[in-house]
Amino acid sequence: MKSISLLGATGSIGIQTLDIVRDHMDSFQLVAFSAGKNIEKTREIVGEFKPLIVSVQLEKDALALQKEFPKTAFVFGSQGLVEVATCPEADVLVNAVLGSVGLEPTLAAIRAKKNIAIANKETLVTAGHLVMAEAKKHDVAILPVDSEHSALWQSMHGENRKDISRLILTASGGSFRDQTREDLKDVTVKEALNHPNWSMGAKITIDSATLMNKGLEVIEAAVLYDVAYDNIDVLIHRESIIHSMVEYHDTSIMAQLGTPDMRTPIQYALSYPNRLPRSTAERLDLAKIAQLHFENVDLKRFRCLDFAYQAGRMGGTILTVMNAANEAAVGAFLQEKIKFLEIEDLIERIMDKHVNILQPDLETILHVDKETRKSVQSMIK
Ligand SMILES: NC(=O)C1=CN([C@@H]2O[C@H](COP(=O)(O)OP(=O)(O)OC[C@H]3O[C@@H](n4cnc5c(N)ncnc54)[C@H](OP(=O)(O)O)[C@@H]3O)[C@@H](O)[C@H]2O)C=CC1
Ligand SMILES: CC(=O)[C@@H](O)[C@H](O)COP(=O)(O)O
Ligand SMILES: [Mn+2]
Repeated sequence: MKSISLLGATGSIGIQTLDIVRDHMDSFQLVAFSAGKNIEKTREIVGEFKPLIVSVQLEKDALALQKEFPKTAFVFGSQGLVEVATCPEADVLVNAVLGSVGLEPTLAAIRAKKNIAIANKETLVTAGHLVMAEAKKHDVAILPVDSEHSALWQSMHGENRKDISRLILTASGGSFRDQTREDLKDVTVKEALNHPNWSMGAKITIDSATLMNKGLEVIEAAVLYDVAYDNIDVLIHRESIIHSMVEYHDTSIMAQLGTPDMRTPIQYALSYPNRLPRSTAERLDLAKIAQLHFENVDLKRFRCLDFAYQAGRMGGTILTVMNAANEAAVGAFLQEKIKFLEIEDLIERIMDKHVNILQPDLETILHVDKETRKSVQSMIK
């Protein structure tokens, strides 16, 4: 039996993680979780899984829930995330919280010797060097949940990492893949949230439309697998059936395929090195799909991917700046305060004026993250 603490239980990945726990009650149990402001969903999860400890974003919600559920301990805020992440009864932390708020609980969980199943890519982008160094020091595993990184990982099993020549990340192209930049001037939030293949949270769906999601994933891959940026390619693949590929020096390419369903990589991160059945999942029927399509990415059309390669190659606080500017700009777009193309304009302006600091420590990263968000807000108003 594996005991799980889960950050971001009320979100898209969180809810699908709970589906996996429910499907395999003999293998997994939920002992702790965090939510943000969705208190209705929090109530449902507490009622069903009866965890030991739960964190919510606001103190008033924690106090109200504590009265309703006296057997569970309720905590709140950023310290609450740390308490859930380090719950002594948990073996593994599934980090499915949104954004760089996931960084400090991840580091705390590593220090508490928890293995980390990580969906929260912003944490690896903003401070990948700190997370990987801490994981090495405490001998804990960082298990990929993101579909591409799970595919890369599975395509490396049994291979010698020194034989890798290239990682090939596939990208659906997002909601506007068939539109020109001219077409993007007045697109709405509703249109941007209409992803062709995946049902996901709002922020990552917008990132997918700008291809910042793929940019974050290129950095995530470089961090997780220590591959140089020149050897990480992105390939548009409309169907999202091949989740990513690894090319070896002998020109062989290993790939992982499946229907677009995040529960499969979530489950694999939890069951590794074993594989459990997925009785409710749709099987891949390649004859029915018949054709798979591939095309190269135009970095002038998808400028956010270009920013991510630039930031990744530079390293240092520019990664934090790019990530925080993107989080703030996407938030503003979702609130209809800026237009879609302004997301990349804001990120570019903020990155251009940043004076980069290499090998930043945690304090520097947290400071730069905060200042960047303030700068974005001042540019919007
Ligand atoms: N969705 C997907 O298919 C995939 C997602 N990912 C990554 O996984 C992560 C989560 O994505 P997704 O599930 O789509 O996101 P969602 O927006 O659906 O869920 C985010 C979760 O984080 C919580 N949350 C948000 N902000 C805070 C905060 N400040 N403090 C505490 N909790 C907070 C939300 O709580 P509440 O709703 O209660 O307010 C919710 O539980 C992201 O990093 C994303 O890039 C990676 C691969 C695929
Ligand atoms: C499901 C998942 O892992 C997402 O990160 C997905 O990759 C988004 O799709 P695209 O970024 O390829 O549009
Ligand atoms: Mn992904």
